Amino acid sequence: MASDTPLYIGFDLSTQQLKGLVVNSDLKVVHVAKFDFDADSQGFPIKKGVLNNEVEHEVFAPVALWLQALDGVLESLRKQGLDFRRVKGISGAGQQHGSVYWGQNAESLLRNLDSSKSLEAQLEGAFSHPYSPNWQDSSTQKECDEFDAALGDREHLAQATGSKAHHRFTGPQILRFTRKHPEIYEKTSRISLVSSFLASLFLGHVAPFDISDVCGMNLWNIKKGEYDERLIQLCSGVFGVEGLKQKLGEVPEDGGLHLGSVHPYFVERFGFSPDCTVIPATGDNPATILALPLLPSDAMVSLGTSTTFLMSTPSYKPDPATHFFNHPTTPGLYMFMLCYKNGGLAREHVRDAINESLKDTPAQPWANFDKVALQTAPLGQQNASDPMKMGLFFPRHEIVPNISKGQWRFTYDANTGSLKETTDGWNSPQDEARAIIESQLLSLRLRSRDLTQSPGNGLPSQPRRVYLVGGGSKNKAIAKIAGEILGGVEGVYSLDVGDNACALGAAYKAVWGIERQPGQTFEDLIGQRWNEEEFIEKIADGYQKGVFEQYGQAVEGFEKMELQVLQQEADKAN
Ligand SMILES: Nc1ncnc2c1ncn2[C@@H]1O[C@H](COP(=O)(O)OP(=O)(O)O)[C@@H](O)[C@H]1O
Ligand SMILES: O=C(CO)[C@@H](O)[C@H](O)COP(=O)(O)O
Repeated sequence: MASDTPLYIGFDLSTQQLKGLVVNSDLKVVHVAKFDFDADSQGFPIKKGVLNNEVEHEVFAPVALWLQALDGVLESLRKQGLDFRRVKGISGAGQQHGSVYWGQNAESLLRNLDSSKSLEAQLEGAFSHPYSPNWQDSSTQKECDEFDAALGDREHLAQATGSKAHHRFTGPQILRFTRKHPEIYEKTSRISLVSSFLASLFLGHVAPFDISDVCGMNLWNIKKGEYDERLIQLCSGVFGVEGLKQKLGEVPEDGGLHLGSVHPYFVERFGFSPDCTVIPATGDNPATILALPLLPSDAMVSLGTSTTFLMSTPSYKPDPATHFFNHPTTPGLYMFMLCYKNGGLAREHVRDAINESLKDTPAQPWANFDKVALQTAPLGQQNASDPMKMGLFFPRHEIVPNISKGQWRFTYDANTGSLKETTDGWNSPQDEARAIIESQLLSLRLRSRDLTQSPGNGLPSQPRRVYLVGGGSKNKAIAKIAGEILGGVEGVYSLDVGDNACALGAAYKAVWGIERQPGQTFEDLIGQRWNEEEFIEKIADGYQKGVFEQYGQAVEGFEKMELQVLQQEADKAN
């Protein structure tokens, strides 16, 4: 390909790292750079990308860490030989819900960026608060109760905003911020989401929120297409509604909007072309569904720090147990999502316990975990008459369902419907490898079953395909069990970009934003250029008669188990 053809960058500012991924107009990846927060940063006492205040259940990340990371990723792309002059568009993806609090001098510092200095060296003072509340934070129960009550109940809040109140959602977080740091709130000029923060750095002024990511705040009325006045009123606390609206800013509807050209800083320091255009950055989950032309009958499972289950759908059916967002590019479509806090890190706990019990930590740390997971029979049942083993493994307060941290193990007899909390018959930690994978996937099947349909030929309702993305998608044992539990008539697939799907989706958003014809949808443009053989790989079978139905029975026991644990926890609290 000629060396002056356009390139596009997608950034992914996630929990544990920042990635920058460069594609050409044919959607092929030409560069990837990564900055791992724990391994590559200097000067931040973080663990897994965040800091904790256990007493108040707060989880937060230093904003300056992300500046250091962006400096690092851009340098690394330069070292790889990226010709920045060819980059015509930039978009991004940010971990959802996190908020960045800009100080009074933010616009002036952003406008006057000095290309002889790093971003970290000159923007550290641009924030009224040095930390961004993280999606793993669970400090806002009081505020969540107020949000749910503001529209009557959680059903009504979900109907209006796509979700009931959640600890991590930005509205409840801002309300708590007005109470905990009133004087800082007053001095805050603008509030960004992590996604719009990223776009702001490239633009050199505070960028607007993205039409999909704004739905992760409990403030945006999805059907009305505007902030919900009652929720803005609540969220502004003792401060004025107008002040909050000003801090939040406008929300353009077009996910492919040209926000402006990159700031001269990037032209002078890295050699970007002055006409390189910034396209709105979205949330990391909305960006993930843009990594391929996803059909409404497909499901995506993102196995990152969090586990998320994603579908693109024309129907808006909000429910307090799930999330709906505006689709990041296509008006009339929505994104359905389930999000679990106990994803990758919870699996790592079991992995480490197994390695410890075997006194063996192999070079590939997942080798023992995978081996025992595959050696264990589905639901730990040696014979069909044995009770099923199932459990909940929550080293952190879970979102779905809303249960404090803990671990519970049960057996379930599908013939009698009897459920028993017991560790009898469990060989721990070995049995937990398969059990934790099953637990996470059974929860997905339970909560997505109403959105799937029968693919015909008398087959049970299930997705057409299951796509696995995120760090855990490398794991073939998880892929095999995902096919057994979730089905998927055509099988389980992974993207050849492995754990970079989110950055890839952001890069495709930039391609679409710049190269679309008037009125051309994302699905149409990307669908035309998409090369299935080259971009995806089938990694496991999907629907398998027998085991799928066995897990169908297990879903019933799983639902009962969750209800019992919820009840026990409620009784303990009273
Ligand atoms: N081979 C593997 N098997 C299972 N999980 C893995 C494997 N490799 C990486 N992971 C998990 O991937 C997670 C990171 O996923 P990634 O999508 O890169 O992160 P983020 O949530 O920050 O976007 C880690 O928590 C790790 O447990
Ligand atoms: O809270 C959510 C979604 O609601 C999380 O999915 C965050 O968006 C962080 O994602 P990862 O860092 O795990 O990709």
